[in-house]
Amino acid sequence: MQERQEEQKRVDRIIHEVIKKQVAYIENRDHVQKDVKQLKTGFWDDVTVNLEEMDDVIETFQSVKQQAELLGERERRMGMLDQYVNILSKQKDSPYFGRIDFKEDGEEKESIYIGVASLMDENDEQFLIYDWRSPVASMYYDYTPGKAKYDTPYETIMGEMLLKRQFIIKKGKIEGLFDTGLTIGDSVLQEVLGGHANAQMKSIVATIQKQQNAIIRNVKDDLIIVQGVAGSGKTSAALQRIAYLLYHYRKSLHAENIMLFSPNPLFNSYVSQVLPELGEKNMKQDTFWHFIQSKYDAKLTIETPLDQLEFLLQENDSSEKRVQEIENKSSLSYKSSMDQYISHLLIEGMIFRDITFHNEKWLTVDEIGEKFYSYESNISIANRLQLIQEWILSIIKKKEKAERKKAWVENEVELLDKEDYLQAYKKAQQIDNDGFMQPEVEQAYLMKMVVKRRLKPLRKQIKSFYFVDILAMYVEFLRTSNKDDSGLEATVSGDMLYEDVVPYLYLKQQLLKEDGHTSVRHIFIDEAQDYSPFHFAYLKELFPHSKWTLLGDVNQTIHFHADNQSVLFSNEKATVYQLRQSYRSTKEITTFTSSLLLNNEDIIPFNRSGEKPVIKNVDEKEALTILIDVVRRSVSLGHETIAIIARSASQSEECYRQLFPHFNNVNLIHQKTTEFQKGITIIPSYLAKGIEFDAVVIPDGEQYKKERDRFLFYTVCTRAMHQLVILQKSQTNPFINGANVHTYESIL
Ligand SMILES: Nc1ncnc2c1ncn2[C@@H]1O[C@H](COP(=O)(O)OP(=O)(O)OP(=O)(O)O)[C@@H](O)[C@H]1O
Repeated sequence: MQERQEEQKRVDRIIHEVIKKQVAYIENRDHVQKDVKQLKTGFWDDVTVNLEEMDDVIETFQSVKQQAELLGERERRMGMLDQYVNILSKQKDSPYFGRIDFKEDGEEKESIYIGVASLMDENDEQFLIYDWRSPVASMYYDYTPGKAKYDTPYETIMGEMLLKRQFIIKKGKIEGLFDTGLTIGDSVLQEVLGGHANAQMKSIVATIQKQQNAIIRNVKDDLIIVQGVAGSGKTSAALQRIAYLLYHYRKSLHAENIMLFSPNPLFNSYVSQVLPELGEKNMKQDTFWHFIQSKYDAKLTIETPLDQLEFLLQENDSSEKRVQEIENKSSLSYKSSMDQYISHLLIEGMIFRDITFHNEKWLTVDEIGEKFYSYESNISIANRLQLIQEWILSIIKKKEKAERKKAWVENEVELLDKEDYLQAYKKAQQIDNDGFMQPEVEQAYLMKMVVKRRLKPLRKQIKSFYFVDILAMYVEFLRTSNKDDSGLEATVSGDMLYEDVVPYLYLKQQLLKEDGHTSVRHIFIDEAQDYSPFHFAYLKELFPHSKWTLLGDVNQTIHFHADNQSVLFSNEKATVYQLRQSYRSTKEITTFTSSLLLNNEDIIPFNRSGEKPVIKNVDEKEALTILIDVVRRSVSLGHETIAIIARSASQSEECYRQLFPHFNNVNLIHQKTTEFQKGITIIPSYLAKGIEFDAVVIPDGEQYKKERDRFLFYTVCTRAMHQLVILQKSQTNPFINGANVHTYESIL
């Protein structure tokens, strides 16, 4: 009791300090804001503008530059002060979550309080709170009382940890205080994991586990691969790692230099609050699909990855055949044949497009090809294409002059509007100093204008290498390598299948060598098991200067491709972390879901109890009534996020139609949905990736039949934190039939 009172007194004192700082910062911020306002309104008053002589122009330029720099500096400062004020508001509510007493060898004991951000005393001399990312704080995650050490940039500090204490502080009051012995953080972790799932992911800084800490703080490796079981905190580790990197490299690394690839738009928003909660800006975030779409320029419609999945979920002869084609096209051997094809193009086979203007061929495919192969063979394709581009532009320039004299130009001049005539008139006046109108000058100007305008799109095309027919070359490659192929069939008839998109883009990238994303220095790929080796090869081409953190679980692979993570980056040195402890679900759920897998010895359930998963056999007629009952019961148990996860989009839509009249808070999620709320959510299996719910109901257990459904079924079952119910209309689900019967309750 007395300890607790002492600690509460300290909390009160710290909050007092926080408030003082906050008042000062707000005042300071208001001053800077005023400055910014003044600088903006008076911008031109403080700049000397004189454009008469060259010297004056330079001076004016300098003056504008200075003023703009001053404004930029103030705005940055205001942004920083905003960030501090924001952090202080959080500290006012909950200043810290941990304390360790550490006695460095040969030194006095020191109490170190650890929170989301650091706080100094009023003289800026002593740390009242240490940032969780500071070197000394790492001991909090790595050790229990006893011998302990930590690394600073210069040395390793050895000593003894005498106390490790966890706090739960809310609204300035200590609600829980636990001294940790051998079991690290179990009580707080129990409490956190026992709570409700949220529509947005939360930070885990107060309870990061030792293995996760190693991932978060690894700054020595260029490639980290995290293979972690469902719910082991891969996404959490990734996000706290981003916060850590931003702290560790705060002078040189900014949020814009970090990119996270996530599985779908819903996931983007699901994780979007974690970094702001930690006082950091969000990294760049994109889905792989959206990212490749932005690179895609061929004029074919493309199939989305989810449409591809839906097609495969139909399970018929053509989907069987397609699975094989997809496997082929995502493999590294496919990439090798593509590389061979590309090296062959150095000698022959490049396909170009004619350069046509007004139905007249200015350059033919053959002429461009001849020029291309007239360059030395040791010049790369990309460099030759650059030279060809310049050559074509110079030809256009020559042709442009001749074009001005043509009859169509005169006709178009007549159609020009008033503004253009006015412009030509002014131009003519400038040229003729006497102010005497010169109709010829004016006419010549107008004709020049018409041709230039007409040529603009052509020039733009040339600048973006439109004269290189990459699509035709891709088709040629498909023809020679996969004669009987649905991708070839589709591409020729105007649609590109998803499995062809990345090989096509890879070809484009290798030929044109367009600039990579050099500013991105760290890439995080969540759900990495769904990326094929070919996808990685492509990404590595595009992000040449980046370090990589790949997070995945082979047991949750839902996209079809050839190899799994073990071959990713196979020729590079990587540190691989295996996370075996699952945190998300109750012990009962994890024990059941593990038994759905063939290879499950890697999964350690977290010791938190709940009811066993329930499997109900229902007949067609009563299925809806039972589903409604199950959902009602889940609501009455107090679950706040309840997901009904159907196998496909069409099944979720059907489910929605049926349930909508019975519940007033049911939402349907589809491919483009970017947010979900608390309540009842109906969602197709593959969109539930990475997300979690208090309760999961699977209304169509019998739909998972084939061996390749195993991972999808496992993925949907592992979304449940506290309750899992599976309804099935026949007992044909081989995974349930193969599961240990003691791990679930079966209701006939
Ligand atoms: N150290 C921790 N402290 C508190 N909660 C944790 C910790 N690690 C993981 N969790 C919780 O466990 C749940 C699962 O975490 P997360 O989603 O990061 O796992 P994952 O490995 O990415 O899961 P999956 O692959 O199944 O999508 C989340 O609720 C997360 O907050």
